[in-house]
Amino acid sequence: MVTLQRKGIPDLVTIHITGGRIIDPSQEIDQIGDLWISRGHILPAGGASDDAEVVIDATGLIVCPGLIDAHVHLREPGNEEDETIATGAASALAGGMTSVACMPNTIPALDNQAAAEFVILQAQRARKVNVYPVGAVSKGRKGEELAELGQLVAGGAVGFTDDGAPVASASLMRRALQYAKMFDRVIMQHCQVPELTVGGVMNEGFESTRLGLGGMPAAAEDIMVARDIRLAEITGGRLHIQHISTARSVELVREGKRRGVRVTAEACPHHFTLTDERLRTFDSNFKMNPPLRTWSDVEAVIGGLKDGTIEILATDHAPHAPEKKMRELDQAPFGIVGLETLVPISILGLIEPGHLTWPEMIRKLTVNPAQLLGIPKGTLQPGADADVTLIDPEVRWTIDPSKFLSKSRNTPYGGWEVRGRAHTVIVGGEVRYTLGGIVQQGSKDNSQ
Ligand SMILES: NC(=O)N[C@@H](CC(=O)O)C(=O)O
Ligand SMILES: [Zn+2]
Ligand SMILES: [Zn+2]
Repeated sequence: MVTLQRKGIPDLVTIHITGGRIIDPSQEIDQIGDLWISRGHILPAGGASDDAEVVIDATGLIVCPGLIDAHVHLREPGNEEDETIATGAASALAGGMTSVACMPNTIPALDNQAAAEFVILQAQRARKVNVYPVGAVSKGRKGEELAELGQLVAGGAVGFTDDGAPVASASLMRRALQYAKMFDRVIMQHCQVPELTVGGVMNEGFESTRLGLGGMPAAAEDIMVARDIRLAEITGGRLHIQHISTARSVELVREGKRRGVRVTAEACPHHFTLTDERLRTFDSNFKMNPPLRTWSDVEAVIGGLKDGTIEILATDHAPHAPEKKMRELDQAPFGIVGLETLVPISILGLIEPGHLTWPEMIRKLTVNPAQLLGIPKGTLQPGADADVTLIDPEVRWTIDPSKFLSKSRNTPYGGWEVRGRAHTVIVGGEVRYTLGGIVQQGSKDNSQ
């Protein structure tokens, strides 16, 4: 329960969160205790001398650094019918995120300083979560010429990718890794050899043959992962493998790390909870890129999450309006929404079967993505920005896409009965979400 002690409070109040299980992997903390916030920052243990304006009873809840999703698509500008920065940020907030990094496959592409600044401005206007733009590697994401990486950094870009498409050219990728290294920024790659996936709608294998659908072989991913790890090795640049989905890719990242290559990887919930057998329904909500793979791939992704080969959980939130996504399987766009199902599906796929502990999972959603993006987030250290997520780990609910705050409803998890959900989300010291609704700015009654 969130209790307001005083009326007419300013936005940046003192907040006292009592009796929660505080999990902060950045400080190796996992203990029952209190957390104090004042004027937008975390206070040292012991808190404030005055009474707090807001007291939140967190008994039975997990209190952790605000979750960070390093891979979302917000569609603005160009496809505002699918999502906008404001609706995507609202969806992120409802999912427990306080920061997201958005991909550059907008129209036009996010490949210049003004485009990066526009994203940050729209996010500030929306006042939901922090949105960090990821710039394009190549001009117009065409894979030909390097974008103005330095100007993108000046505009606030935290990394680079041509996501939606791979950087196919090895020489362009090599130069991108070299150049981004000068800014200590990461190149995030959608690993796929494009020639091997032409006409594909799902994983190539037994199921695609049986269904008579065009396949995308695992090797298309593996080959690109191998190439890029080698390019990261010879350049000393930072490489991040986005939405890793194959057993061989996980093994390649593991080997690369062993050799000291600066490579990181992320996994998305659908790649550790679903397989290509789901396509038997011909439901386009099981169509995404990279595609759902086989059980042995799912097991390998889980193995990579367990041993730290994959240090980040991300959604690849890819909203598409119903009129586009509801077309026949081969016509429908790739991608699914994920922000509002990340927490429960990760609990289902990782915590409940005992693959990860809560601190291990929260590490992959806080301090690790913060390090990847080079942002001062993901920690509850005194003085840090007060971005805090309270998770109710036990609440049972049924996923209902019609209730999503995202503009789109393209989820494969509709109707699933799940456990766990964001309860209260604090961004920059403001309570912006409590279970049941966005807290309206200036309307304090809603936060009760
Ligand atoms: N993942 C997807 O299936 N789709 C993403 C693009 C991408 O992440 O490659 C999209 O922008 O729709
Ligand atoms: Zn991608
Ligand atoms: Zn993506």
